[in-house]
Amino acid sequence: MPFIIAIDGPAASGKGTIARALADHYGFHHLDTGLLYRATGAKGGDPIEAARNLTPDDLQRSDLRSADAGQAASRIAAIPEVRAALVDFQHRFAAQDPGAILDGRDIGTVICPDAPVKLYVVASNEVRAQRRADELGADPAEMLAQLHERDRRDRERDTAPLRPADDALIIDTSNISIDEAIAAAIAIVERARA
Ligand SMILES: Nc1ncnc2c1ncn2[C@@H]1O[C@H](COP(=O)(O)OP(=O)(O)OP(=O)(O)O)[C@@H](O)[C@H]1O
Ligand SMILES: Nc1ccn([C@@H]2O[C@H](COP(=O)(O)O)[C@@H](O)[C@H]2O)c(=O)n1
Repeated sequence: MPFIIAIDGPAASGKGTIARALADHYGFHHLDTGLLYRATGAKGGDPIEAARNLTPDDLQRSDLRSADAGQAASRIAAIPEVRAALVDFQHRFAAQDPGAILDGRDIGTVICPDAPVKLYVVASNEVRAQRRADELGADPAEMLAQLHERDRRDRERDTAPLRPADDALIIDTSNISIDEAIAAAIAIVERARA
């Protein structure tokens, strides 16, 4: 039975960084589920059809990490049929041995509610905006406004809103280094595997 680690949290909180490091550490498969929504939004046309016809090639587009792609993703992610079309892919990914790590917004609450490890990664709005500005070479104030808008949409939608699962453990990365955040996550996984 594969060991599943579910990681959720708002944009630029550091969940992908932790997920990739855990995947390296444990030799597990890793899926950044945000890419599914970014690729669906980037395809254009009817988002429901785009989600139903998503291919591995769509996930390779070079423009998916842009701020615009993030905004478009959060709009189409509120459509229940889009989310439903992406569920099977995520379940099949999570079923891989020896284990899988999925990061996103609804992994611990909807996609893998029985995962033995659920992390919810947060950081202050200002820290997240600065990180995204550094990453994209953009204005921190503009990034802050975009993060606010995206968080609001993700938290307030009716289907699979962003929230911690009741049994998720919180990691606040606002004032800790990447290495410290990874060490905190590994300590949690070790306790769960013991
Ligand atoms: N603890 C930390 N300290 C400093 N910088 C960090 C920390 N964690 C992550 N970062 C940096 O912040 C940026 C965003 O991190 P990351 O991509 O992991 O966030 P995310 O939550 O996966 O975002 P998204 O949901 O938008 O994909 C990256 O440039 C990363 O290197
Ligand atoms: N499980 C998920 C993952 C992502 N989303 C939506 O996609 C947007 C982009 O995600 P990133 O992680 O790449 O920033 C995000 O704002 C969500 O709207 C989702 O709904 N569920």
